[in-house]
Amino acid sequence: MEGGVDYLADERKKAEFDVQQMKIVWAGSHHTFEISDRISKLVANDPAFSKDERTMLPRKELFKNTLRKASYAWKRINDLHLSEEEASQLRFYVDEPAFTDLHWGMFIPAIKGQGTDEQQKKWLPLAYKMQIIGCYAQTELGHGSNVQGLETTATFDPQTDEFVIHSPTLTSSKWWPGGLGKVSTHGVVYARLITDGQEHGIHGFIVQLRRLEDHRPLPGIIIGDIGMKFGNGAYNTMDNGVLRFDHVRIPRDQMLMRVSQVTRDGKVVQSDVPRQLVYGTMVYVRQTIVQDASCALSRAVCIATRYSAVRRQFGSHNGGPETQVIDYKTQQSRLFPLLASAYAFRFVGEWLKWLYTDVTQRLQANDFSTLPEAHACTAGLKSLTTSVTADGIEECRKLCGGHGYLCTSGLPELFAVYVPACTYEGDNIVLMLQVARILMKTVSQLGSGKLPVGTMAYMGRIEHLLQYRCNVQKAEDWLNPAIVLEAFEARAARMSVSCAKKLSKFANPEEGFAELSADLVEAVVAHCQLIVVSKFIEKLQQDIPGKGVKQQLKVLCGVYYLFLLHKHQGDFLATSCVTPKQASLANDQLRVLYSQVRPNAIALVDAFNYTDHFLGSILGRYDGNVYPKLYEAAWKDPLNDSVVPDGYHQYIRPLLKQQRSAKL
Ligand SMILES: CCCCCCCC/C=C\CCCCCCCCCCCCC/C=C/C(=O)SCCNC(=O)CCNC(=O)[C@H](O)C(C)(C)COP(=O)(O)OP(=O)(O)OC[C@H]1O[C@@H](n2cnc3c(N)ncnc32)[C@H](O)[C@@H]1OP(=O)(O)O
Ligand SMILES: Cc1cc2nc3c(=O)[nH]c(=O)nc-3n(C[C@H](O)[C@H](O)[C@H](O)COP(=O)(O)OP(=O)(O)OC[C@H]3O[C@@H](n4cnc5c(N)ncnc54)[C@H](O)[C@@H]3O)c2cc1C
Repeated sequence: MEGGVDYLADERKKAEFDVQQMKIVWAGSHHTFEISDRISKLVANDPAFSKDERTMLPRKELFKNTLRKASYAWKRINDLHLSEEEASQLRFYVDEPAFTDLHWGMFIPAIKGQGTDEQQKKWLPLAYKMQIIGCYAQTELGHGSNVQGLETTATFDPQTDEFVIHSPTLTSSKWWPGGLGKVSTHGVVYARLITDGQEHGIHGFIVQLRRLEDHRPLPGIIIGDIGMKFGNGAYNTMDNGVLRFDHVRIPRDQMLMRVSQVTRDGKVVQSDVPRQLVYGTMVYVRQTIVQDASCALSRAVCIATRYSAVRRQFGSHNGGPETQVIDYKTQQSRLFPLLASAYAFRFVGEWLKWLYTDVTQRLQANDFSTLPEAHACTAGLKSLTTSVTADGIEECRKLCGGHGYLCTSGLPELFAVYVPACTYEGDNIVLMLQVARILMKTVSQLGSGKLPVGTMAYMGRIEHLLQYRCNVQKAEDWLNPAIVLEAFEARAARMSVSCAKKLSKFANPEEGFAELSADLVEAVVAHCQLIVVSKFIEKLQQDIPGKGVKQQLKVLCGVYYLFLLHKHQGDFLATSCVTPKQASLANDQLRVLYSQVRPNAIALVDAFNYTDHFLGSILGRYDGNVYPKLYEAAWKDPLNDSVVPDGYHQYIRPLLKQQRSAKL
């Protein structure tokens, strides 16, 4: 803090709850708080992890700088004997996408999830020590969403006991895999398995791409980076790559064989593991993306909230100070729902992590019964949370007015680095349509005696939900969680049933599904919002210590669901789940809750416990010392290195001269 002055001190004094306890709730436990707090400071205090110049560096320098940071980070992890949890926190606070994400986040999980015990024994020790570096090479130039449409082939050659990996067309070139372009020595490559002239679907293969001696591509392999991506800095620290194979041979035991095996004589043997396990790594990463959404959104909200308390505009009386923009009701109605969403996503992310761990344990015991639930929840929540977060970051930029557009606000880079989350690991619409299929299947099975389970269990009470009438009579009734849950359940159930009824009128269900897909996506949004609301409410049923902490969370939960109810009141009214009067009462209650958030707003973002290094934003500085720092930063821009710019003599002077002679 500069000179020890805290320009937000008065705001912090207004807090009505124990901020330290809220930090622990946000982190998940004392243990995770301690690790996160210690590692964030370790990163912030190490100049090797500085991010100051990132948005101004040319690509080559930017990339080399990322290599330097990754290599240094790996050294620190080893020197300090950091645990996996600590190393992953270090990666989070270093805050720079790198090839290491794909190595640890997809290559290793793919081998763990789809490799046999022997394959794991062979490859994982090498990968854990980073003696090999891997990527996840699935997407191609021609196909990303449609995994079954991939064109790369892996043809078994029984003569040599090898697979021949080949890119038969331009569109079969692998395109996008992170870490592939310049770093990875190996990849899990997804290809169409062919034995004895017959196709057997898409499988993963471990393929060496570069020589370990000098990093040159192996014979038959063409490999490179796909070029600059959106924004300065941002995801350009990553070497997303292109890869082509010309009849590259790999040993048979490099096909990941947990799901299916190819025998020495080329027979394909299916194990009792469902084929969808080939998609298991994506399910794992989708789950981590939901957790990450709360981090990205909270970061943007922290910047916008602090700046909104610093910024004053209009409303001065008798020479007194102008109004803090955070006091404008319009600012609150845009900012506080995002603050509430950040908390909501935190808790649903925590729950999803639990669900994923549970499913993984079951899979190890060959119990595949909860796989559809894991797929539906990860796909739906990944789509919902990343869409809201990407839009939310942009809204936070607007909430910061003109200064939000400066790179030093941290928001442009945060947006640019975050927004591809709506596309990678499954385009959000494509994933929502997966959930839609599961919802329609659930509705069609109602009445068959098969009870829906997990997050679809509410559909089991369909008769009741179709009869339901909301009995809210006054605004405060909307604070009753049971009433809220039923309203959200009834809305989701009725939207699904309405789609199912329309679907049943089509002779060809696939045609119907395509025709109704936009309505189906709306039903999925309703279903996913219900999950988030219900997990927030469940969280409040836990014992939450600390003065005022639970009360603040109740207020935020109310803001979250009442904002959704207000925003989607068209759905609630059209399905007759609420009356116009009840919708209006919900909005009245929402305004009351906004005024309850207001005094606590700064403390609620302090509870994220983000260092100034991590935030990377002058507008979001902890001490609120915005103006002098913005002024100082402007002079550091390379354009200000000289008073008269390069190019003056070549372009400006002749222009000015020409105007002068025209006047004369
Ligand atoms: C500089 C600093 C460095 C610091 C270094 C420090 C060191 C590091 C130390 C530690 C660090 C740790 C760091 C970890 C970081 C981790 C971060 C990870 C970051 C990741 C970054 C992401 C990058 C992006 C990667 C990608 O994008 S990979 C490619 C993703 N691609 C997709 O998602 C494709 C989407 N398409 C599909 O998933 C499918 O094609 C489909 C849409 C699902 C359709 O598939 P199809 O086979 O056609 O199926 P259907 O016919 O529709 O369905 C049949 C059936 O299957 C069910 N189904 C479908 N999918 C699944 C599934 N996944 N699971 C289960 N079931 C599934 C479906 O419901 C149907 O069921 P029914 O038959 O019952 O109806
Ligand atoms: C930054 C980044 C990193 C990535 N990293 C990796 C990686 O490490 N490894 C890897 O393998 N891949 C990676 N990818 C690729 C990524 O997974 C794909 O881009 C993603 O799955 C979307 O597929 P697509 O590009 O084919 O989109 P498309 O499917 O072509 O989408 C284009 C449009 O068509 C719509 N659409 C498509 N199908 C349907 C449908 N059935 N119904 C309705 N609408 C539809 C989509 O909604 C979208 O609007 C990365 C991508 C990005 C941007």
